[in-house]
Amino acid sequence: MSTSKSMGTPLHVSSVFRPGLFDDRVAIVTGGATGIGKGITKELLFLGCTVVIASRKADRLSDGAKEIRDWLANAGQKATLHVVQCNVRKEDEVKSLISTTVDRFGKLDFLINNGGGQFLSSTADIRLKGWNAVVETNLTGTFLLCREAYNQWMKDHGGAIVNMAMDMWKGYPYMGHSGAARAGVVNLTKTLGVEWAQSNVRVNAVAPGSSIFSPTAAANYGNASIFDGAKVNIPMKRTGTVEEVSSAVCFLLSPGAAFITGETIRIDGGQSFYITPNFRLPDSKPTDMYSWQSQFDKDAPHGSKSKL
Ligand SMILES: CCC/C=C/C(=O)SCCNC(=O)CCNC(=O)[C@H](O)C(C)(C)COP(=O)([O-])OP(=O)([O-])OC[C@H]1O[C@@H](n2cnc3c(N)ncnc32)[C@H](O)[C@@H]1OP(=O)([O-])[O-]
Ligand SMILES: NC(=O)C1=CN([C@@H]2O[C@H](COP(=O)(O)OP(=O)(O)OC[C@H]3O[C@@H](n4cnc5c(N)ncnc54)[C@H](OP(=O)(O)O)[C@@H]3O)[C@@H](O)[C@H]2O)C=CC1
Repeated sequence: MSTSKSMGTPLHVSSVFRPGLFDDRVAIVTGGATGIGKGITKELLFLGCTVVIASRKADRLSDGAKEIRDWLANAGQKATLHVVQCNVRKEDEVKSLISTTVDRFGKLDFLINNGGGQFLSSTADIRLKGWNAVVETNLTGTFLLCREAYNQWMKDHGGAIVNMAMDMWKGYPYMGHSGAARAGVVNLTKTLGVEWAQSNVRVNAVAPGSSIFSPTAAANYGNASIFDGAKVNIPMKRTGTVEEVSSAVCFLLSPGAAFITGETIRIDGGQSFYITPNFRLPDSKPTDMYSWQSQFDKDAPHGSKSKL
């Protein structure tokens, strides 16, 4: 069994979900060409889903799509992966993303509002344009996508939505714009979970800790080790993986989560619960992490896996 890696990407898939779980399903993943979104896209494709990835930059989309297609082709699996350029801040582009997807594939089962981000700044120094850019990207973009997915398709056919929050539970110093926007996303998720339950549309969210490394996420801060800095305050003493976010997203989309709506799952190694100033985390060993490569190595020859 090969355990080799290419550009830091695991070459094996070892999803904890059964193959074919999402056969005949159609999903949109915003920001699906990089980082966490790319992990979600790969797992959905591996599980049989047709995926449309959408973000602003055409080159990022085409490079990411090529990498994902090549990766899946190595397993003899054909990726039903499509690319649509869309800035989630632009209402007309969001409307068109949903209508293009429904026209082309005849349906829309899943929406994953992963695309987003922010910049580091003390709140006193944030200009209005910067504040608006971050709030429109993370909160307004999520609202627009949810609304259009619901009105154009899910209202009459059901569906499942997963939104993206962050570790903003105690406020978010130096990312006040994004903390406020994501708190809004968590609240919107609860509201839509209630309003749309009657249409069989479930709306949930995931809240990764500030600890999920990817080259693109780190590049946004010009600091490759920004995520490692968080370890000291994470009870599990390590950063997280994109697969640890993706598996939570896949669970929330799956029939196993049929009675869950309005919920936000934290994926942060306990970071957001560590608040007691009198208790310093001991200098302990990191806990076991889950990634496709590590699971593949551990499981073989059992489990749902494919040699890629
Ligand atoms: C840290 C660990 C946790 C990690 C969590 C993650 O989410 S990891 C995921 C990480 N991945 C991502 O975050 C990816 C996505 N993020 C992004 O694309 C950007 O961060 C964005 C959300 C601001 C959108 O930007 P855009 O393309 O729409 O617009 P634009 O570039 O034209 O800026 C508009 C205005 O914003 C302001 N401003 C912008 N940057 C800075 C700065 N560094 N400094 C100060 N201010 C800044 C500025 O006012 C600017 O206008 P101006 O005054 O110059 O005329
Ligand atoms: N990494 C972490 O530790 C954490 C990440 N998150 C959130 O998870 C999500 C994924 O981040 P991650 O993978 O880490 O980082 P990346 O920087 O790799 O991903 C951000 C993605 O969002 C897309 N995007 C940004 N703005 C827009 C927009 N206006 N319209 C459409 N797409 C957009 C980008 O594509 P493009 O540039 O082509 O538009 C990119 O693919 C983000 O919302 C992030 O804030 C939350 C908590 C922690």
